[in-house]
Amino acid sequence: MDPIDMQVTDHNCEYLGLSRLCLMENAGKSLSDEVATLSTFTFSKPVKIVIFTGSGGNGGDGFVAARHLLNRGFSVDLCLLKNDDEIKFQDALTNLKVLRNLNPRVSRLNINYLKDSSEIDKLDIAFNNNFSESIIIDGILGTGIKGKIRSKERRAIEVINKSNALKVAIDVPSGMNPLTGEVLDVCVKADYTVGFHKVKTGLKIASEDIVGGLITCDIGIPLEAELFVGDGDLLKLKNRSNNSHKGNNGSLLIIGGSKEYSGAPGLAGISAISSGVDLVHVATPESAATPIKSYSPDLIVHSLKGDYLNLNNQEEILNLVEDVDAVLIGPGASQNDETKKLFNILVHKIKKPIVLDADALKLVNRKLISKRNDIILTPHNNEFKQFYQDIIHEEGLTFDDVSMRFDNLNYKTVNDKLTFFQSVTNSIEGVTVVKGESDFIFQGSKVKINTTGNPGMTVGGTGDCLAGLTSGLLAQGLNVFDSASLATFLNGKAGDLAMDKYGYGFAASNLSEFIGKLMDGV
Ligand SMILES: NC(=O)C1=CN([C@@H]2O[C@H](COP(=O)(O)OP(=O)(O)OC[C@H]3O[C@@H](n4cnc5c(N)ncnc54)[C@H](O)[C@@H]3O)[C@@H](O)[C@H]2O)[C@H](O)CC1
Ligand SMILES: [K+]
Repeated sequence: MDPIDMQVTDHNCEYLGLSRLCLMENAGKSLSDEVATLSTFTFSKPVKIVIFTGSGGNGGDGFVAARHLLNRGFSVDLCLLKNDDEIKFQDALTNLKVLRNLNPRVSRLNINYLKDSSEIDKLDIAFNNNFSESIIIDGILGTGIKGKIRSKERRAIEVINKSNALKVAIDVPSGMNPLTGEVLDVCVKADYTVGFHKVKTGLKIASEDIVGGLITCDIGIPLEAELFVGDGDLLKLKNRSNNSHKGNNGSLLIIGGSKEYSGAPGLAGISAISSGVDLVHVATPESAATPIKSYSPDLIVHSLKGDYLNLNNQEEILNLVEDVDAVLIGPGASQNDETKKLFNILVHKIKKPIVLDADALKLVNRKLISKRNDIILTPHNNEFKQFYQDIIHEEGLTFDDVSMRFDNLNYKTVNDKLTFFQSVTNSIEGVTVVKGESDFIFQGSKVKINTTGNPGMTVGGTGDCLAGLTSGLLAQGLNVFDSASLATFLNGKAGDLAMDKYGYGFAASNLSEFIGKLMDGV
């Protein structure tokens, strides 16, 4: 599992009501169980445990383990590289404070704050004298490591490596990149690494010299925490750089609108802006251009000849595509033969990430896009059935099988439904978002479920908002699967906030006012 996915899952546990303090407790307890077992197998008599801790969650696991190991009768020396003020991870600090509160202390616990490298040098001497009958637990750095190892941490790692104690790393040996397994500078050479939930990607690649024996412990994260989209998925969005320029945070082209429909591309455009994209262009027939311009001064509207998008607009549209990062095709386009021809040529010629929504789903030929892994489709149930009708028949499925009603279904039927949908959506390499009471996001073997939203969202235009958000995130560089997943979450959550403020009378145009704040969520 990638460390970023692990962080997302941690946050999403919190969103489901499972606190990280609780996960840390489970992690520290499992670690203590493993250390006790290793101790029994490796040594003939009780040994001393020395735990090095840093300022993050990794150290927090160490504090919890200390408490459990004391209860098992071990004598524990805590070596803190950071004092209480420097520990920014609240749950870690909470667990350290529990240990500090054991005063006067009857258990065999020593808490040593290693102020500077000279204090670590003193430990070096102690370790050289008599540490073969000890276990050192490394809780200095885990998945939160960034950049070059700072000098104090570096020195501690060197001292740990020099000692002849049995070394157990928490989650990842400190110094190793948990994603790539690379070691830029120094790294704890562990005899065992005790990881949590799932093996971090880097540990599978790194040399055994560093990782030692790999033990993975379950810490009670439910399957759904990985499956459901939550505000943790916002972590995947790169932070905006302080010195970024206009356009650095993405630009989007929306191709849509017609004589009858000008609201749809407008709503999609405003939603895209609320997701943080810098520039949104709208290419639309002249009959829709003026209403869209007057709807919002934030959109750059390009007026194209005709009442409907048509083949004569092709060159102008392709020129506009050159300057953007992603393209949304479909909102408000209406259905006619000329628009159909244009859309099928565009999906063939545009080599940038594309979102297909609304009328585009009825006009574009599935076979033309089946090999593209940079495309997102956002159908509701009926559009889904129409777009995939030949596959549904080929698979011997019925429309009922792919009907997204999940009420009163048990886990078996839910799993069967997901399998049906997967077998159909697997016929394309891109992402399919099936919108409904819950939204389902499929790409190959990957599935995500979004549970935000409410019945008020059946009001016209919320689908356009979703398409705008999805393409806005795509334009900011998020991959297709993550863009689609996060957009469903944000759109539904904005609907829930709109419902709180306006009741069932909210309109699609109310959603965008909530998105900006939601994006600050983690
Ligand atoms: N679901 C789980 O797997 C759980 C894992 N837990 C543990 O939490 C850590 C991740 O915690 P986090 O606070 O994000 O990161 P770290 O502990 O690695 O510490 C970050 C900390 O370290 C400082 N730092 C970063 N880079 C450097 C550097 N190059 N040199 C020196 N110091 C550095 C930074 O300033 C931060 O303060 C995970 O590995 C698990 O062990 C939880 O217990 C919950 C469940
Ligand atoms: K570690």
